[in-house]
Amino acid sequence: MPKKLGKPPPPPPAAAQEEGREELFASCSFADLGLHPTLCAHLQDKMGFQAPTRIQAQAIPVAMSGQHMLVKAATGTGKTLAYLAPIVHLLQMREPRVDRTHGTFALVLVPTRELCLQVYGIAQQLVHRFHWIVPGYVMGGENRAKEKARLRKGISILIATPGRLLDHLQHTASFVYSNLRWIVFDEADSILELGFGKAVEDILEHLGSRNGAPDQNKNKGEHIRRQNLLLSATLNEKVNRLAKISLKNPVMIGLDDQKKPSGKSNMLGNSHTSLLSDDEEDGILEKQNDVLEHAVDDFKLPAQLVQRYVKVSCGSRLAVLLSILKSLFERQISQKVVIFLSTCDSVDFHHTVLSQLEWSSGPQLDMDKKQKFLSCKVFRLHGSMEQDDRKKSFLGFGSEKSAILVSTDVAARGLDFPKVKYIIQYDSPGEASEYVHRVGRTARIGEKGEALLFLQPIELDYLKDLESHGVSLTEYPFQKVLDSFPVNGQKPHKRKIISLDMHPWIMSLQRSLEGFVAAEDATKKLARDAFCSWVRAYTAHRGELKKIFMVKKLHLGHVARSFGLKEQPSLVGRSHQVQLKKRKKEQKRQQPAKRRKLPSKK
Ligand SMILES: Nc1ncnc2c1ncn2[C@@H]1O[C@H](COP(=O)(O)OP(=O)(O)OP(=O)(O)O)[C@@H](O)[C@H]1O
Repeated sequence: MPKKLGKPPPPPPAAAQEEGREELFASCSFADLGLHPTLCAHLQDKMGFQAPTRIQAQAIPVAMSGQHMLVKAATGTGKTLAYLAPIVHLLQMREPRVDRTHGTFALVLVPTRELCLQVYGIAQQLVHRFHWIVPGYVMGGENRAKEKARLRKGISILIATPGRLLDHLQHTASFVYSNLRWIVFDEADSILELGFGKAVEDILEHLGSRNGAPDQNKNKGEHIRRQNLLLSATLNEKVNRLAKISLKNPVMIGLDDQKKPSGKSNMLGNSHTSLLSDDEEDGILEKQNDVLEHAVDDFKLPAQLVQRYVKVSCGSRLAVLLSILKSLFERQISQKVVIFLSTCDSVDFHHTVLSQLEWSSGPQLDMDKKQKFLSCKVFRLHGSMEQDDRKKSFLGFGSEKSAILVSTDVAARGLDFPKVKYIIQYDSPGEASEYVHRVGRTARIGEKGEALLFLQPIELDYLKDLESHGVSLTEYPFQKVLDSFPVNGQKPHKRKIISLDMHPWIMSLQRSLEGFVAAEDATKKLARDAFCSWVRAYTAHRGELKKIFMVKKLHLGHVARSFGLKEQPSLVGRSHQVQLKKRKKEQKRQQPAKRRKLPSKK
């Protein structure tokens, strides 16, 4: 499974990590939270979870009490278990016993297919000792007929992406959800940002879980208490509307203290909270209907995460990326690195370069000594890949000890790849919340991690934007890395500081790149498509960020260089537009009618 199966207990933490771990874990046990002993034993013995994290200690009792809940907690703090464990606990004790013919009791909505598979993997582990509870998933890209058959048999805990779920609600008559008790929105803000807002409203309408909507079960004389849970590391004003239409008097966990109403202890009259220390209780607020009055946009990042930026002129970006990767893998052979890019075409191009570029580090004429520039495995992930390839990449990167994943933001949310030590944001993320989620793929559950953001000199104001959200970065000492590389087979003695673009190592690497791209028509095409899509994505920055990432400040010739292209960018751009129009016309002719309009892919 994609998830870390049977993850052993973490090794004894180093002194530096000790403090962070103390902050992360609660002082109580899973049993103290009221979870069933069999479930507690499974968590400890099979999954290696010795104690709940603080966020779990706060959320699990609230989820078990039947109240609606809104949770904001840093990436990698165990939010998945915070909602799945209480659901499994309550389902295993249900009388009469849960049966497949009862249909779906819990629905978990997630923004991406990979997260869907991941959450399904964890649900499978949690129900291991309760075989009568059946988890399952439905998501875009999968075979609808097979999904219908699985829904007909009955799925107790259903994990779903919104578009496909709505499809089944509308077209699968045998899908039983009259017993639905929980709706969970994992990565709630992302679900809305990806354009699923309308689908979510329709889903709530179908399920009768919208505030003010008629309760379908009333007519049948049953009373099922519906409980909705919203979770993310970043909540913003977009979630406000979803919270307002789906949550009634929610308990808020992890929202900032200034919004705490006075007389907290009176409001938290529930006995479950008495298990928590004062600190743990501090993160819990209970509110009436004014769910999120203001955008909650200061972000908590894992304390042990090292965050840096590297200032690189546009034309040398790719050569610098390759140099940093080489240096990382030379320092430590076993590394896992995720690189975030802005578009699918750009992922395809960079995946080809990183996995295929060969070069000779000796004198230029020494061509027969060519070797791979990077020797590790390189995976790619984006929303335009075939579903099978997407799954293979996701599972493949997850199980490798040493590898690079080149991805769009499709990997930014919720994915829990084990042992990722380094996140490189080669293209800027835009919204600060996306920065937070991308870097959150490392430094999970108290482990160490580093993040590096590439910025051009004209983009440095982005650092101020991040700072305004409480995120600060220091500069990466790239010159040191550069000076450690040999030039023409010679280790450098002492070099004068010269501009990056004129550095012999960078110049020689750039020549190799341009040669590599020019050698094959297919690679040239990849580079051109990537260039065009990159420029389009650059123009798509929103709001205040438009003033930082200004396409008219870019030197397109230098942008082309960063894709290993020597051609004039304007020519490349025009021919690409013509090709794109042709391709769209061709596609229209081939596919008659689309079933439904889905949100755009990442
Ligand atoms: N109590 C625990 N003890 C040890 N490890 C845990 C515990 N709870 C969860 N984990 C592990 O911590 C990692 C992060 O958990 P999870 O993916 O749920 O985090 P998250 O808060 O949802 O992160 P994100 O915001 O990125 O989605 C996972 O590998 C999970 O197995």
